[in-house]
Amino acid sequence: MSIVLRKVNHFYGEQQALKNVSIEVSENQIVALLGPSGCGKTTLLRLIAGLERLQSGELYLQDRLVAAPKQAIHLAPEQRAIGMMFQDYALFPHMSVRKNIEYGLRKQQDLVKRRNWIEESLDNMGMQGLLERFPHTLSGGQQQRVALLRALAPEPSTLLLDEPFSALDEHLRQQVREETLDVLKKTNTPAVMVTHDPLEAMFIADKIVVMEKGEIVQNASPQEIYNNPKNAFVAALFGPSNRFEVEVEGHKVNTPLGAFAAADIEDQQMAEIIVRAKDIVVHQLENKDQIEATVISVHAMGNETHFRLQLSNMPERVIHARMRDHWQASAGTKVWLSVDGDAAFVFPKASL
Ligand SMILES: Nc1ncnc2c1ncn2[C@@H]1O[C@H](COP(=O)(O)OP(=O)(O)OP(=O)(O)O)[C@@H](O)[C@H]1O
Repeated sequence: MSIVLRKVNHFYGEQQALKNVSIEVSENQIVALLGPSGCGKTTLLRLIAGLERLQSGELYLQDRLVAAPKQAIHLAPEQRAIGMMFQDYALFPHMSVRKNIEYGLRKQQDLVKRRNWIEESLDNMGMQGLLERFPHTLSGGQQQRVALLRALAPEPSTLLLDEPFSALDEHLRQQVREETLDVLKKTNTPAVMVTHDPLEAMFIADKIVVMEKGEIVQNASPQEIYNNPKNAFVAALFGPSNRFEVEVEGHKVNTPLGAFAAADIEDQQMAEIIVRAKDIVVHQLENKDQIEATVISVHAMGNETHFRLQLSNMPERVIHARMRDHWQASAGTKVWLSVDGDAAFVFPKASL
């Protein structure tokens, strides 16, 4: 195992930032920590790096116990063979690209090996010719690539990445994300990456750890998390969705978008229901068996059309629907909606 973290609680003063968190990262695995701002992602990363002291539990890196407060063990960050890359990339501004990467290679005594590594890596990323440039003369994407190489140069046993692409625009993000993924896989470097972007997590990770309020909500493959979310929070992560709260009756929930099974929930209990926008089908032809709605607005999203709709049976709520087809409809147009009986995710309402 590359990382094993067991039963970690972490407090900042009175405030608990992590609650009984355990994770495992195996060799060659890329794990994404996904969750909203303040849920404890960075704290978890800093604990693994040794920048923050473990207050409880234990941490193994490469099967070696590196932190365990009960046994008074705390290895310093530089003794953990961990590489780090944070969102502001923090290249040294007064050093050239070569010097910046060489800094990561400072323990490599063989100068020829050092030079070859740098030149080969830059070549692989299509950045030949940038060796003597200074960081401020590089684009954001180029700086990010240099930071990645600097972090990987010492061949760390694991790489920690904290929102590494968040400063880049969408196009560059995708490109640098792909390159990073390729480099990690090619060098067999396991990694833990913090992100608050569910699609980024799906794209890059073998396993996603979803966190909410300091706790792990779900820890599974991207496909499993998407298809079998553990609760309403996870179900609503991936794209726009509609949420309802209703009481269970006869092991069913009756929502404005139709009735759905609630087999595992007791009658009279409150349930949370998530219907993803992409699971609502919008029809132009009147159909009395379907749900009547009025178009508030239509948004062309490239290969999809996003609808904001008002249901005749619940006019106070805006409903979101997404269709693959191209649609043009003006505000006020009547439409009819259908939703598959198994398209809804139904959960017992979380008690506070
Ligand atoms: N040094 C600190 N002192 C006090 N509280 C802190 C400290 N660092 C973090 N916190 C608090 O701990 C909680 C978790 O913070 P953390 O930075 O780990 O969250 P995060 O999920 O990484 O958030 P973001 O996505 O905004 O970076 C937050 O409520 C934060 O305010």
